[in-house]
Amino acid sequence: MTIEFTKYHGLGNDFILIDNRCALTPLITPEIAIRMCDRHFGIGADGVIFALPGQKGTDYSMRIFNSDGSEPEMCGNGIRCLAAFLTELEGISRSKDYYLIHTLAGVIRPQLTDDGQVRVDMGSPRLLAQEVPTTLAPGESKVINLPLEIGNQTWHITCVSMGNPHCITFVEDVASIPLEIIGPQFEHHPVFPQRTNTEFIQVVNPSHLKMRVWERGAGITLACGTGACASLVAGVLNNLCDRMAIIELPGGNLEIEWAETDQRIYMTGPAERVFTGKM
Ligand SMILES: N[C@@H](CCC[C@H](N)C(=O)O)C(=O)O
Repeated sequence: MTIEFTKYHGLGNDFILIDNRCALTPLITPEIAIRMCDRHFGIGADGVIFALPGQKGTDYSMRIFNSDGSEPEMCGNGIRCLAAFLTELEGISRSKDYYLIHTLAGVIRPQLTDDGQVRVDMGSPRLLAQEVPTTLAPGESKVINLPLEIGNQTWHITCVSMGNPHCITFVEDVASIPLEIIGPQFEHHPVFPQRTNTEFIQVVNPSHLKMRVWERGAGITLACGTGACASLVAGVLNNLCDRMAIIELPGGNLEIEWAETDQRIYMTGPAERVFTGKM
């Protein structure tokens, strides 16, 4: 079987995009996705994203497999890449500058901006413990700045769902965090029944946060869009940042806003095509 693909990245968070508009079922299995994502024996990527037909009045659907083959509900950098990929697939027949995308986290709306970036209406954050999900607090309450013991240390964490689970902790210096050791301990901690993404945040000033991330199912990545959104929400909930801020990631910057008017999150950042191929 031959699969055609296009490689994209959003701030170094890289994905293999597959034109799956012919069917609602992904053309490849999670096992093949693992092999494609392998950086030594495959193409190399943090995940595989499928552009599927729309459902329930949407233009298209998105599904994604992480590099470990698990399926997350949403991917922020990935949906910007998907919007750019769809523009490429539609070519001159493209009729509008935004798409309504059906995801496992609900309908998400990426819009292409005049300066070549993609601005995404990411929907509203979910804050109840049962929505994240985490068992660190009773289901109907929020997890804001609660202590959690990991690696002989007490971390104060805030939990936010952007459709997928995030655990955020504020630190003095992100560069000093041993991500490859501590990240897996957060991801697999029993208080996170569906595992978790973990963001370590240094507040440079109220409109500038520095972030490093350990992603569920992918490990250390250069950027995480849903993680940047969740981190801004956590910063606001802890009175550490403004409702609009630049999130500085190892791969570059994202602009995130938690709008006062509609309580929705807006993320703006790039999506870059790398190459195309057949496997
Ligand atoms: N990198 C993504 C998030 C991808 C999914 C994540 N690993 C999960 O399992 O939830 C982003 O940009 O949001």
